[in-house]
Amino acid sequence: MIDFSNFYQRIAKSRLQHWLHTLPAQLHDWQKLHLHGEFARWVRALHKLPNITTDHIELTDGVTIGRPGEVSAGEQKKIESLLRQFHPWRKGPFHIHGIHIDTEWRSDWKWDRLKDHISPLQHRYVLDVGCGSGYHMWRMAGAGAKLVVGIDPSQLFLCQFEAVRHFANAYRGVQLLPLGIEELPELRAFDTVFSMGVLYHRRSPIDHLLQLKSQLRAGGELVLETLVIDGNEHQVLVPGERYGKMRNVWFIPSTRALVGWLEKCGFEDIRVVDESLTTVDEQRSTDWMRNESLTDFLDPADPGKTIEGYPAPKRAIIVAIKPADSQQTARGEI
Ligand SMILES: Nc1ncnc2c1ncn2[C@@H]1O[C@H](C[S@+](CC[C@H]([NH3+])C(=O)[O-])CC(=O)[O-])[C@@H](O)[C@H]1O
Repeated sequence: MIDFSNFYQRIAKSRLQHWLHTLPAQLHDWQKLHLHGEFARWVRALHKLPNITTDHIELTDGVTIGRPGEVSAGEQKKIESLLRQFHPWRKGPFHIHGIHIDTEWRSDWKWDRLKDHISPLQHRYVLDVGCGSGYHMWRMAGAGAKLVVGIDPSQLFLCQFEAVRHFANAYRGVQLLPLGIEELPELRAFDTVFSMGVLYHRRSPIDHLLQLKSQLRAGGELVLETLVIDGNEHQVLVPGERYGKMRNVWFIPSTRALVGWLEKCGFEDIRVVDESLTTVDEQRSTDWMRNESLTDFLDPADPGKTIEGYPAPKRAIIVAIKPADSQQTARGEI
């Protein structure tokens, strides 16, 4: 089992304390339902990780844990082979006791694109929706956040996160919870909510924006990153069965359409802070992610298109504020 008790203690006297009425039972039921097959194997691997304390946890320029010489060559080999059991590693990179987990994504590049455009995270309560392995959560903690909560329903990403946290001396200000956004009560408590790489996976994108809003305190900040297309405020791509070989892609709006959706949902001070084409340097197969990656998802004859003929992946980052006088009903409407 994964032990969430530190997190419960951490929020017991915080503005998230009323979450304790439902969360422990919810996570208990989740573990009972999932603790078999691959997840049980990953949890066993987690329990085999050696205990090594370190005073070196560097989260401002990247995610680096441990000083050279803190583990022997033999221990390092053992740690590496255990970490490799959590293949495929998609979001990173991580440097743990001299082991470079070279992930599919250079998630640090996304962080670099947004970090100077958001309100300083110092002392803030932060929620990262669809946090993957938790890479950005560590960077949020490095930027001074008081508490970082990530949610992601993937069992593998929970185990990757717990593996990193294990070596970070069971760091207490950061926690991944294996939940989908739709399973969260309307907490209205976070100073900053991130939703990155999630909106296009949602069947109902406007509801997703309202769900994100219902997690923010009045005056809080949303950081939204998603796939976009070129086009005017009325243009939205609804791909067929697959987009870039991904099955569950529902809506890819133009950036201007997305700004319109945020306005409709009652956000204000909406700023588009970045638009970038995803390159094959940012998303690629590596020794830690040996499956297909972006090169395989693009048209070999025209890398400006996906293999299905849609515009190649382009992503926008938008920052928006929940108004200070925002009123929300129980149904999340304005
Ligand atoms: N209902 C849901 N609720 C919450 N998360 C979900 C849900 N469904 C899927 N996810 C999770 O959303 C994440 C999307 S990846 C972005 C990772 C990171 N944010 C990044 O920006 O690199 C997409 C990408 O690679 O673009 C996955 O980890 C899913 O498990």
